[in-house]
Amino acid sequence: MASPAVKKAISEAALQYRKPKGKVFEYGTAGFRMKADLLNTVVFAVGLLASLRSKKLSGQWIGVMVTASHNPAEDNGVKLVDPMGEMLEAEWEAYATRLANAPLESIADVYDELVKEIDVKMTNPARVVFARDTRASGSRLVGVLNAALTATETEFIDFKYMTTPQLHYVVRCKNTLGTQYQYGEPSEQGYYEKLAQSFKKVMRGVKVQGSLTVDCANGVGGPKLRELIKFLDSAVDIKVINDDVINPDSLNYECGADYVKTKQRAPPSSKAGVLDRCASLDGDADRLVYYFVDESNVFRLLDGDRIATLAASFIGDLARNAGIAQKLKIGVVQTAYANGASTDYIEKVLKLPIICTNTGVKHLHHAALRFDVGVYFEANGHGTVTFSENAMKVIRNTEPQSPAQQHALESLRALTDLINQAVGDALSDMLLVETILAHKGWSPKEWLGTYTDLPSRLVRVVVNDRSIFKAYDAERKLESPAGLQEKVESLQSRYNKGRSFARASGTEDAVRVYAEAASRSEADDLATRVANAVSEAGSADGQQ
Ligand SMILES: CC(=O)N[C@H]1[C@@H](OP(=O)(O)O)O[C@H](CO)[C@@H](O)[C@@H]1O
Ligand SMILES: [Mg+2]
Repeated sequence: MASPAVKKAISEAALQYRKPKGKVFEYGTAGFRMKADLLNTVVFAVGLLASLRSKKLSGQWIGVMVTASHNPAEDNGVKLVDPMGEMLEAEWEAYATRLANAPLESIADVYDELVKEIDVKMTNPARVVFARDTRASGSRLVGVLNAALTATETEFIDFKYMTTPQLHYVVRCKNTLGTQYQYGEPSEQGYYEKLAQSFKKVMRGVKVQGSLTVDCANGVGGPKLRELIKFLDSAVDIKVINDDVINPDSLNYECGADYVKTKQRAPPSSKAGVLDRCASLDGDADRLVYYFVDESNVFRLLDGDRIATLAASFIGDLARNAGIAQKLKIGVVQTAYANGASTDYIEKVLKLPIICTNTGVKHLHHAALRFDVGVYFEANGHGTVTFSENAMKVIRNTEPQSPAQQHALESLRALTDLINQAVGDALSDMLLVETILAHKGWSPKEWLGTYTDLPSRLVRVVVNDRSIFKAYDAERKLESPAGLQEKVESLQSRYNKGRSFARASGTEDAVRVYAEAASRSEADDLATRVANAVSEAGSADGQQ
């Protein structure tokens, strides 16, 4: 049971805020995310829950990140980070939702109910670290978080501005400090040092060709990339653009990874020349896409699927060169949004197993842990590589039989440090891509040449009630509304290499329709027809 003093402190602190009328909150794929004005009570609830989570886990550090990633500047959001730097355990999402929807007058009682229900030992310490992106509303929301943590007598550290992956990194470091699994120094400097040292190691004997221009979405990634560059000792020539964090409206505006991926074009401000290597981060620097303009002045995107195939092929080569390929099960995890050509390439050329999961990185991350080396990326550029305990042992302890094996083993060791295994991290992924391109001696053109993407189209359909769209088979099929799946299948069978599916978005009030086919016009046509079928099924239900 919570002490009367703590309950009183919670009640008093909560009453400083007002709940927006009629709004129902839900902890979704990306935590809570909405217009920043509506978030005070939600952040307060998240503060309470972070404290409970830490106590439940015997005082391990829990992270709270205040960000709305690629959303417009006026939005904000908040999510919890579990001790090893993973997303919050699914079961606790429901507790977050419950606390966020509790009336302020009784929030202390709901908190106490949870203490009993989850069986939290209240004498355990509670420890929380938090950070925020560059949004103007962040300082107010951090103030609210502070109030919740103070009321619950939680020990906390404010890391001020950080990228989302930096906070995940710090959480993992804090909880592994002094153990054999110590992940690194739990500080921003420790993060840069770890990345820079491993990058320099893995780059021994090779050189990055030309420069890389990085669009930072005018978000927190800009200043953090500038910091990282200081630690890299010119091992790579990075030009930072779209790093304006002073003008609050510029965040994610006509730039950033989400803009580039969804519009399939470079930011209008881009001055990149033909074949120049470019990359974009999103607003909190956990997503990364590459692109360039080819000799015919055509924009070419290298998205998350491309990063996954590049990483899987490189790590596979290193494992073979190190003589440990037989001991490591390497696999790739994708979602239904992965381009069919990438799936084909992984199966037929790389000859690696693939798992397809539901959308949302937590699903991909969990599936990746089933491999010794799990490469996972969403097509939109969010992903990383995980190494199992077995993989870490094999990579660390194998005695090389030749200088070539030794070199490959050393590269693999450095890669396990370069890669942020806690979560998808645009800065770490960027150094990984630069490493691989340098080793292969590739420009983005050779990278693009590994396979040809099928033309695809993503459409958003607004319906009366998206909850009637129930998916199964890793969201590739619909079980309801009745009859719609048959319609989608009949439509896709009419197109060469046609593939289409529809699913309710977890972050927006809409149904997303994806279609791909052998030609651009077929993909567009298929997407339009399936979108129409979805729209009809959606409105038919609404009229009942
Ligand atoms: C097609 C697509 O890009 N969907 C995104 C989007 O999810 P939806 O559930 O589709 O709204 O936001 C998620 C959170 O950022 C991200 O993980 C996911 O990839
Ligand atoms: Mg993001």
